[in-house]
Amino acid sequence: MSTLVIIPTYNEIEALPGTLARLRAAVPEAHVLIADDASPDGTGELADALAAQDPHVHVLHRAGKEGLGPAYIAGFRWGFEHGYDVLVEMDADASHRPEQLPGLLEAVRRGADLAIGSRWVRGGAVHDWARHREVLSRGANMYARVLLGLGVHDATAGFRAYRADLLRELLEADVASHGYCFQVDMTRRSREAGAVIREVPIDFDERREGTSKMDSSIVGEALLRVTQWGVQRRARQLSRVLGYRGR
Ligand SMILES: Nc1nc2c(ncn2[C@@H]2O[C@H](COP(=O)(O)OP(=O)(O)O[C@H]3O[C@H](CO)[C@@H](O)[C@H](O)[C@@H]3O)[C@@H](O)[C@H]2O)c(=O)[nH]1
Repeated sequence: MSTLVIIPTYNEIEALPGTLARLRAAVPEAHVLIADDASPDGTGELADALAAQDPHVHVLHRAGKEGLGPAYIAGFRWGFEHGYDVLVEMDADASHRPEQLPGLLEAVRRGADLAIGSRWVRGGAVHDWARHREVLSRGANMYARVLLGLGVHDATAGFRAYRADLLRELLEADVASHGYCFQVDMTRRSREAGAVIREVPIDFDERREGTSKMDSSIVGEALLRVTQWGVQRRARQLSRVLGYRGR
């Protein structure tokens, strides 16, 4: 399975080299695509320098900061063009341990269309994460699970391996989520497409370098969109029930 690990970056100049070195050591056969949104701190230039030293590393320069969703979609399309079988999402800040990527790839090898590195299943854990982030993540996941019936414990997780065929199918539609709700959106679309989804327990470490890009607009977008998708789902369920009764 040819694998491309996509790392979206925005101002990750301190964290990127260490994460990349760990990733290359943990999964040497995988290729890496750094999708940088014109980071003002020079992450894009650093990525070019790292790519010049290593033929497994590639860089996608984007015009400006558009959020996680558009960066990943551009990375996926690059992956399609270059013929990879499996496309992986991973943060630049080593919150996701590259050493745990083989576990996700193994789940895909065994038949999963989407393997999610999950903090909130048995065996998963977060380390040194601020209490408010943990509460927010658990709360958001509970809200999404109840409203959307995803059957997934960590729908906001950003460490994932997708079979490229599934992504190709999902991206035939217009996926407009910008912030972290992109992860929930893709989980929801995968479920609706009948994909085999497996959650693999992971350890999530608080970043040691740089800062989180989360802000109130990201939380607001997630709350609004998840609520909208929940209402749409209930409306679809109701119209199915009424349709049966009308027969
Ligand atoms: N290209 C690009 N990259 C971005 C942007 N915003 C964030 N990123 C990159 O996306 C990754 C995740 O951002 P963080 O700022 O590190 O996120 P967090 O708050 O620690 O992340 C939590 O939520 C994310 C969304 O679900 C999860 O992906 C992550 O695993 C974690 O749970 C990092 O590599 C960051 O540089 C953007 O607008 N453009």
